[in-house]
Amino acid sequence: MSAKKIAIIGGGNLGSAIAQGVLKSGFVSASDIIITKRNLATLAGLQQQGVQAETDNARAIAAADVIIVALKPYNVKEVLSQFKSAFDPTRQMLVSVVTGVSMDELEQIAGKGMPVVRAMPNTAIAIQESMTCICHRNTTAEQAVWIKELFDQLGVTVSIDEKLMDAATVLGACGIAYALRFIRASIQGGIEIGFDVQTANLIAAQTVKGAAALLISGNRHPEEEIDKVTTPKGCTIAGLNEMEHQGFSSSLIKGITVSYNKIVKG
Ligand SMILES: NC(=O)C1=CN([C@@H]2O[C@H](COP(=O)(O)OP(=O)(O)OC[C@H]3O[C@@H](n4cnc5c(N)ncnc54)[C@H](O)[C@@H]3O)[C@@H](O)[C@H]2O)C=CC1
Ligand SMILES: O=C(O)[C@@H]1CCC=N1
Repeated sequence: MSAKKIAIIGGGNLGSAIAQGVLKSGFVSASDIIITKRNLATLAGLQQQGVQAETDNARAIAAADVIIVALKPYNVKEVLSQFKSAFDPTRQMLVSVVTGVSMDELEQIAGKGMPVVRAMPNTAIAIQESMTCICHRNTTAEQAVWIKELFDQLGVTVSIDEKLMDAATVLGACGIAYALRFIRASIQGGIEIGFDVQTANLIAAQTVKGAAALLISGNRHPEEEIDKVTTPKGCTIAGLNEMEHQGFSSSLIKGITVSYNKIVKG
């Protein structure tokens, strides 16, 4: 596969995390990554590793084969429309990780026929542990393989229909925050029953990692693994049932649907 230069437009939380992950993966060398932001102060760490930081989006776009847009949703049209004539559909692809901006809209912004990709990663991309959902249009076979390979280097990828992209945002991207809130609550409980915060943090985080690994390695449904933990008349089922009485599953399901409706209905 040919080497490609990447421009990341919008070096905020996710844009920087993508740059960090790409650097760690070695899939693209530091000198082939440009990241843009209006104020470059927070990009010093990436610059020290050889990434080029820029305030000039036009220069970054012109130099790139792959343009990854990581701007806030309300900024995308305004910022990218200024560079409409700079996009070259014969050699570039536009990859958006932006919530709620469709491939139709991206094509309108970048010009009809522009190869466009929507990717929905999460912040674990910084450590090559993202869950990334992808869909694309107008891409060449080589571009489609390249972009999947890039995200495969940065975690796990799945190809989805665009109509599921908002759902992917909630389950995969927001999901990091939801999982961390579960861990935070476990830490608070752990402190109440005797652990110091560092030990509670380690136990809660490693336990969640182990639970996730059981599902992923065995391709199992959670309840199969839960059944192995719940001793009859034991403490696990007593705790689980109390959590359900207090609305544990229901609160998560409701939170996920409210989050989804926030994207879909605004
Ligand atoms: N943070 C997350 O976990 C995830 C975010 N997303 C999506 O990624 C996008 C970015 O999200 P965050 O990184 O959290 O937001 P952010 O606000 O941290 O990053 C956006 C960055 O764009 C920069 N920016 C604004 N105008 C610019 C311009 N004209 N040129 C260059 N840079 C400019 C801002 O200074 C900021 O650093 C959003 O659309 C969000 O929906 C998607 C999945 C996960
Ligand atoms: O909260 C948000 O809107 C963005 C989208 C997914 C993660 N953060």
